Order: sequence, then C-alpha cells, then structure tokens
Amino acid sequence: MASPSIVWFRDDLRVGDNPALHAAAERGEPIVCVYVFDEQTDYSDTSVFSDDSPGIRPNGGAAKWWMHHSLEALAGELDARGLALTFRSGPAAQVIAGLQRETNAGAVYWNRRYGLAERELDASIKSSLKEAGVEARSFQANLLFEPWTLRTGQGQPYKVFTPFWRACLGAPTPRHPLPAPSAGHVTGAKTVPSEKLGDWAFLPTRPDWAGGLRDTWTPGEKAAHAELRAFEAEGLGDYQRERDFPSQDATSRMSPRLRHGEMSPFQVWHGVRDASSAEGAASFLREVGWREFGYHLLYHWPKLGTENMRPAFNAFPWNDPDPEVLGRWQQGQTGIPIVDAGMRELWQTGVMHNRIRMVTASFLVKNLLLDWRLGEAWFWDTLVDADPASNTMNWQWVAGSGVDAAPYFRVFNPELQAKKFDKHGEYINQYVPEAGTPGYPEPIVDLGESRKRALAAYDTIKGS
Ligand SMILES: Cc1cc2nc3c(=O)[nH]c(=O)nc-3n(C[C@H](O)[C@H](O)[C@H](O)COP(=O)(O)OP(=O)(O)OC[C@H]3O[C@@H](n4cnc5c(N)ncnc54)[C@H](O)[C@@H]3O)c2cc1C
Repeated sequence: MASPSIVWFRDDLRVGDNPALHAAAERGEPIVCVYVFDEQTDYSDTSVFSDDSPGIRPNGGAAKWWMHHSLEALAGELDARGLALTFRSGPAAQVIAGLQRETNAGAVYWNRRYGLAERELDASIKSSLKEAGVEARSFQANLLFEPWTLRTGQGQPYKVFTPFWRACLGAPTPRHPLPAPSAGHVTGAKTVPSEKLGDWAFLPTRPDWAGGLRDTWTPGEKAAHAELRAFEAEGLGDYQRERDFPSQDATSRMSPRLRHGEMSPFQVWHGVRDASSAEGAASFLREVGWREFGYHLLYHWPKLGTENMRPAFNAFPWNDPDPEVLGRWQQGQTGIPIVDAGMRELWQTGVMHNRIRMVTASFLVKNLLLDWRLGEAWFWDTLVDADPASNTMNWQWVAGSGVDAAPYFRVFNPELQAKKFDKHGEYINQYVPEAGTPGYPEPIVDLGESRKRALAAYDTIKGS
C-alpha cells in the first residue's frame, strides 16, 4: 500500500529549489502538499513551549494579501505537475498529526524557519512523528548560511555585520538550486479534503485597501523569476551607484519574494553571480547578506522583535504614545515631505525604499521620540515584505538599541536627506504633490528642537 509523503509549505511558496518537495519527489511515493493556517492557535500553552516562546506572530494585513495570491500561484504550479495544494487551519501540531493519520503518510518534509516559537513547534512535531514511526525531515532552504554554523574566533555568534559577512564569504559556496519536479515524475495522493483559501479572509473587503498593491505587484514564483531576470539584465550594473535614490527603479524588489519564499536565496545567489560581473554581484549580494545577518541575530537573540538588544535602552525616556502624533506619521501627514512621501509609498504599494525606511524610522524614534516598537508594528502590518528578522533588526539598528546599530546621536536630518537623495523632488512629487501648497500641514515638530530633545534623552542612558 502506498505510504504518501506530506510536504508542509510555510515560508517557501515555490516549486523550484524546494528541498522538501524535492525530497518527496525522490522518495517516489504519492505526495500530499499542505499549507496550514494556524494563527488562531494559543501558542502560549507552556505545556508545549517554554516561557520564552509566547507564540508565532500573526502576519500583518499586507503580508496576508500577498500570501493569498502567492498561495494561489503555488497551487497552480503544483496543479501543473499533477499535485494538489491542501488548505487546513488549526494548531499546526494537530493538523499535521491528523493529516499523517488520515493519509497514512510515511514521511513528512518541510523547510526550516528560524524564530524560537517556530523552531520549538517544529521540534515537537518532529519528535511526535518519529515516535509514531513516521520519517520527519527538515531542510535548509531559506538561508544561505545556517545560523549555528557561523561563530566568531571566540566561539560566539556574530554581532557585527562586516566580520559576519566575511565569514559567510569564507564558508563553502552555497549549493546550486534544485530543479522543480517535472510533471510525470511526481504523483499526487488521492484527493484529500481541503478548506477554501478564500474562506480565510486574507484579502481585505470592507474597506478594500489593496488597490495600490494590485497595481504594483504580481505575487507568485513565475513573476518573481521574471522580475529577477529583468533586474539582472537592467539593474545590477548600476545597483551600487543608484540604490540609494528612491525615484530610481534601481533595486531588485526581491524582498517580498524572499520573505514568502517565492524565490530562494540560492536562486538569487547563483542567478546574480552567473549574470553579472563579480563586482556588480558582490555589492548586491552584500545586501542579501544583511538578510542573512538578521536571521543570524533572530536565531541567537529570539527576542529581537520585542526587546532592546542593548539593555541600556530599557531605561530610555520615550514619549508616551500620542495617537494623534502616531497617526500623522502613519498616514504621511507630518508636514515633512520626504517622511510623508515614504509613509504614503508604504500605504499605497506595500513597500518603501530602503533609504526612506531609514529616514521615516529615524524621524519616529528621534524627532518624535516614540518607541521603535510602535513603528515596527506599523511596518509589520503594512509591508508586503514584513519580515520577522529584517524588520526588527533594522528598527533596532535605526533606534540605536541593536548590536552593530547606527549610533543614537546620529540623527538623520530629513531635509538634508531629501536634498541629497531626492535632489529634483521627483519622489516627493510622486507621493506628496501638495507639498509646499497651503493645503499641506505645518511640520509636526521643529527639526532642530526635536533633534536636541532626542540627544538630551539619549544622554540620560548614555553611561549605563
Ligand atoms: C526600518 C526598516 C525596516 C525594514 N523592514 C524590512 C522588512 O520587514 N523586510 C525586508 O525584507 N526588509 C526590510 N528592510 C530592509 C530593506 O529596506 C528592504 O529589504 C529593501 O528595501 C527591499 O527592497 P529590494 O528588494 O529592492 O532591495 P535590494 O536593494 O534589491 O536588496 C536585495 C535584497 O537584500 C535584502 N536586503 C537589502 N537591504 C536589507 C537590509 N537593510 N536588511 C535586511 N535585508 C536587506 C532584501 O532581502 C532585499 O530583497 C527594512 C529596513 C529598514 C530601515
């Protein structure tokens, strides 16, 4: 009797370079593909997890919009190979165990995640499956360098990017991507009952705020590859020179693809190296290295998203959050054009240019003196690439509370940033056409005064 293989999809919504799917194809038995929506689960149940893992963070609204379409695209790719994508909701441990019994599966495969709650969940599922005599295997798929393989000379995890990246470049070259299983070489298991993706309400309805996202993006693996090819052909050569200018279409736009796993970092690494001069590839891959560094930090400091990495910041005198002030920042109504342009770009397109992410984040934590976690939470809800490692690492970097962070006393001046990186005002004009007219709000704070206030606040914790 057939003993199917279950492939559990998570942050890896692709058929190409998917080691879990590849292993199932190699095993030769019929395949059950499943995606589990488990966000309602109470992961604070400490009989399953330690106190350190209060739970897996639910995805924000923009990421869910992305996932809906990306899952549809994945279902299409699988269908073209004779495989069905089964949708199930509920606590993942119960859903996977139930599906294994229901299908009499002999193996369950998945690709690794790196947050503590996710790792503990996976470990507990793995051990229960093994106890039940089922093969359970996890694979390296979403990071080029596993976080536990890199250590400083003193045997510690890295806290500084440059030596971290040097160590990565000195490690064995990342493997070549695996091919997608081709139709005819894999068989789907007999039909397994599935919930309907549409019933999970990942798409906004009342109101439907996703028009700008639809105009900007085509989620899915095929579109991801087309976009990477276009960047390799047209963008990579000028990347280093132009990547800081928000009105230029100069960066790869790979962040949501990598976040949801439509594209693997191995595909990016080898695609870019094959396509470009060593120099062009090196500067681009260094940025991909920051993504790896974020996961390295998240793995070794699981509270990266909730706690200051530098404990001195626990005593930082943040302002009490004023909903009016926070709301004006969120809605792009601060009266500082470059900040408002960024916040409106975010709302309309689900992303924001990297330079402007730094400017808007600095404005929140320094000029408005609001806790970085408030900004991080807004980005989490509104970014299509909202990432548990990159978002939190970068917010702590801007706030100065992280390791290898920008020093707090280096306060970005948004007006100078605009002069330097949006010299002709094209970016501001695109998102804030009314800047400079009577209809545009007065600045919410005086930039000089608020800078002084920020430095005085920092003085109170500097020596601690
Ligand atoms: C406050 C703040 C919050 C951020 N939140 C996120 C987030 O939630 N998700 C996210 O993917 N990136 C985040 N970033 C990093 C960066 O802004 C985006 O990765 C980048 O703008 C995405 O555009 P791109 O794909 O065209 O980048 P490219 O310049 O083409 O870079 C290629 C890839 O490298 C990675 N990368 C580039 N810069 C960084 C960086 N600073 N940190 C980590 N990875 C990087 C991304 O995966 C990106 O797709 C944040 C930055 C800041 C300052």
